[in-house]
Amino acid sequence: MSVPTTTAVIGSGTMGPGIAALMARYGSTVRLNDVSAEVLERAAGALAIAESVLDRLGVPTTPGGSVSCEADLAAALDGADLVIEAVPERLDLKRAVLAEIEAAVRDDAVIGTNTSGIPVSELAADMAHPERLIGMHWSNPPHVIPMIEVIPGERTAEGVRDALVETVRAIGYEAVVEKEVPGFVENRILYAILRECLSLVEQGVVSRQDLDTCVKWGIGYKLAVIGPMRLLDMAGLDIYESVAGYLNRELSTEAGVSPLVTEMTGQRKLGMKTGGGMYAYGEGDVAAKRADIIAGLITVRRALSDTTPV
Ligand SMILES: NC(=O)C1=CN([C@@H]2O[C@H](COP(=O)(O)OP(=O)(O)OC[C@H]3O[C@@H](n4cnc5c(N)ncnc54)[C@H](O)[C@@H]3O)[C@@H](O)[C@H]2O)C=CC1
Ligand SMILES: Cc1ncc(C(=O)O)c(C(=O)O)c1O
Repeated sequence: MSVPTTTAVIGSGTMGPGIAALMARYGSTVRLNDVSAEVLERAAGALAIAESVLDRLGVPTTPGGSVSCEADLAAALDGADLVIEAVPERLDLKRAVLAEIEAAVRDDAVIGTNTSGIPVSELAADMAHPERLIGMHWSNPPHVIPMIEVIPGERTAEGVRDALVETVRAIGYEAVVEKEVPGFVENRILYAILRECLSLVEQGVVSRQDLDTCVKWGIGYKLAVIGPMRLLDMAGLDIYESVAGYLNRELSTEAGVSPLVTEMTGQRKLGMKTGGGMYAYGEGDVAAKRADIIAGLITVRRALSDTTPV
């Protein structure tokens, strides 16, 4: 399977519209489904924004692609070659949705789950055809970040893995194929960083703003260009050995969720989507900040495309 003729995207929240817009850009007929009528009504706006971002990125349009919103799951799945599940990150919900999907979908369809890190084998435990399910982990915003983790579960068919890798490459993205571990690779690394960041802010070592500045320039910029493995070579493995020898034992090993986060989620302060989180956002600030972030990501993606591969 290269670009699927028909794609069903199940769940139209933060991730669904960007995924749908990108698949359509490459010529797929996409059906975007959600249980919430209100969410599906808002999807047109999110799709239009994603399309304008794809224009700014210079992603060419393949004729024949389209996105339609479809409230009926069976109709959304009808004839789909690829199904991308993007419902909330809850094992029970995802299992129930996957059961509905596999009961309605074509026998040879590939079912990709955009779970952030629930092992695919756990999601597939009750499936009649677990060989069709595979991890397809996009990074947010999915129409901008050109890499997808591909994670076969214990029972995923090799042909399904190969077909999905082909699809990821056909939409111009890097495919990173991994063995299954909780969190996969990207979120294991991201969450190790976030745990330490939250711990430093909680201890009052640094302000939120200064922490963001330090990570942006001291870590993010550098790692974006060279990657951690080559960074070790650039710094010198002897230096890493000396520093890790005294530093690793000092780093956060917190097994639970940071109290700084649980306090805010308890007050429904969820970040940009509720207008407040680690930072406060006044009227109009969220839209301006989102536009800023997209502009920055577009600029940096262009610049990184001109650097040599890691
Ligand atoms: N938000 C992020 O940065 C990223 C999220 N993910 C993962 O992608 C998945 C979706 O995440 P978000 O888009 O952020 O979630 P979200 O909560 O923004 O959107 C999920 C959507 O699924 C819908 N939904 C719930 N039950 C459904 C059902 N039975 N059938 C159809 N639609 C249903 C909800 O109404 C909602 O609109 C999660 O597994 C998440 O962990 C992966 C990469 C990044
Ligand atoms: C905080 C956070 N958590 C999960 C993910 C994900 O990739 O699943 C992301 C992301 O940026 O994509 C994220 O920022």
